[in-house]
Amino acid sequence: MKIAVIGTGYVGLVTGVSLAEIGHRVSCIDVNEEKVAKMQQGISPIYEPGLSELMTKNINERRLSFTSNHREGIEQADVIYIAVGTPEKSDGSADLSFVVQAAHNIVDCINHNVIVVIKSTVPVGTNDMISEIMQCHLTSDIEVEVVSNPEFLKEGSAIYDSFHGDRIVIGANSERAASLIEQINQPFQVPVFKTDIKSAEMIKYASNAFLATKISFINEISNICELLGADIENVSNGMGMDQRIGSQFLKAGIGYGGSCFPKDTKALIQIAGNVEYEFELLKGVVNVNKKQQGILIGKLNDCLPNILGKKIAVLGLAFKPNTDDLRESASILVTTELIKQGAEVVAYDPIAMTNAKSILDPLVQYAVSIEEAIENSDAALILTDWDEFKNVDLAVFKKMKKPLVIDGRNCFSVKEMERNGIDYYSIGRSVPAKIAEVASI
Ligand SMILES: NC(=O)C1=CN([C@@H]2O[C@H](COP(=O)(O)OP(=O)(O)OC[C@H]3O[C@@H](n4cnc5c(N)ncnc54)[C@H](O)[C@@H]3O)[C@@H](O)[C@H]2O)C=CC1
Ligand SMILES: O=C(O)[C@H]1O[C@H](OP(=O)(O)OP(=O)(O)OC[C@H]2O[C@@H](n3ccc(=O)[nH]c3=O)[C@H](O)[C@@H]2O)[C@H](O)[C@@H](O)[C@@H]1O
Repeated sequence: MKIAVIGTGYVGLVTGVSLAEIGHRVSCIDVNEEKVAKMQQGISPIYEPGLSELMTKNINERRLSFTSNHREGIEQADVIYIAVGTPEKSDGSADLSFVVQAAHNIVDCINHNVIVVIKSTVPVGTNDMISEIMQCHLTSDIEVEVVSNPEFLKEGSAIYDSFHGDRIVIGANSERAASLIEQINQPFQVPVFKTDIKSAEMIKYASNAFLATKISFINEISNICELLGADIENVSNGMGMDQRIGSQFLKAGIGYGGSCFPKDTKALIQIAGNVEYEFELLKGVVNVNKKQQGILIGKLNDCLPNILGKKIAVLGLAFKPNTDDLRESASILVTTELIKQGAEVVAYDPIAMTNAKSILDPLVQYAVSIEEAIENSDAALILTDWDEFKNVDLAVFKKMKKPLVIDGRNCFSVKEMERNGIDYYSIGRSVPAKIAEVASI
């Protein structure tokens, strides 16, 4: 099958590469010419395990190509995927301008019947709206059918997720279109769930909102655990053994970040609001997350009430491990607050520092290793659970002025840290001595 993919962010690129890998001829289109030039040489614009290798392989085997010319990419395609961004607008709703623009790009270039697949996460009703826009601009002899096919991949394991997903959701108005998209995806051997278009659109938002709810729920439980002296790791493990609850997304920490949970939860609140439904639970989830992202600053201030001029090491900047993505990462809030309080901030991340330099406060300094970041520092804050941090030789913390580690991702065992003489505070596990003192006054 000849497929065009419009937009080569995470979703467009991974979709294009994966479809090529299962044998389709894929042309990926992006308006960003610089990015296209890189991808044509097999260079991935994003860090994603396994992606560059698959790109190069499929380019060499002539199944995958890149262009910034819509006509060139779309002209021959039987199926066109739209995978452009749907960022958050200032009121929290989804900005659909890129999706609408992509629809115009399609009508400007096609002169044959096509199926348009919307991969982007879009509010309920958007597929119908895009279908209408295209029908309005096309002559009556050309038929376009729009199919909703939301994406569920996770950054950091995107390629794995494409080939081992839990389900592929296909929302269509006709069995013919649904079957064609099912057939395209058949080599992935992932279970397919076919439904109507609006339900498919809602499945995407509801899934992200539910996962975000699990995270905010466990984070609130972790805060209560701290006050009561229970251990959140034991609590999560014990809860997760109940198959009705499930063990995933019960890891307490400094809240969820990334390009999707923050924006999609807020968009769903708006989607509900548009039909005059107040989504109270989800509003709580968003508020809890906002507070949780700042929790390490509170812990640091409890230990070191005045950080003016103190060297604070920040370990981990990406919103999760195995990605260089900083979108909505807690590192943005944490480093901004540290700088505001007058600290000297030295950050280290195995992969995300190049991106960080254009996003974080210019006063943030960057180290080339954990050792360099923590040397002579007054405190180290851990924001991302990279394996490199989890596997570090604990002796490294002796390089600090006095080992003080505040861990937002529970990377270490409390006992092990104690045995190594490290003053260690984490999430939902230990009652920080200073807080306990205050509570008992
Ligand atoms: N990032 C992720 O892990 C996931 C994202 N999604 C959803 O997928 C959609 C895409 O997300 P990302 O890949 O992160 O987007 P992104 O914003 O990182 O990338 C979008 C790309 O589309 C290009 N573009 C915009 N308009 C274009 C046009 N008219 N023609 C050609 N190229 C155009 C941009 O230059 C950019 O390279 C969003 O709706 C997002 O919510 C869904 C699942 C996972
Ligand atoms: O729509 C999307 O874009 C994607 O959003 C998430 O994927 P992603 O944001 O890449 O990463 P996650 O692994 O879900 O992590 C999101 C955030 O939640 C945090 N998290 C995750 C799990 C957990 O137990 N605890 C926790 O704090 C992570 O640290 C991270 O900051 C969903 O997991 C994907 O299914 C979805 O396709």
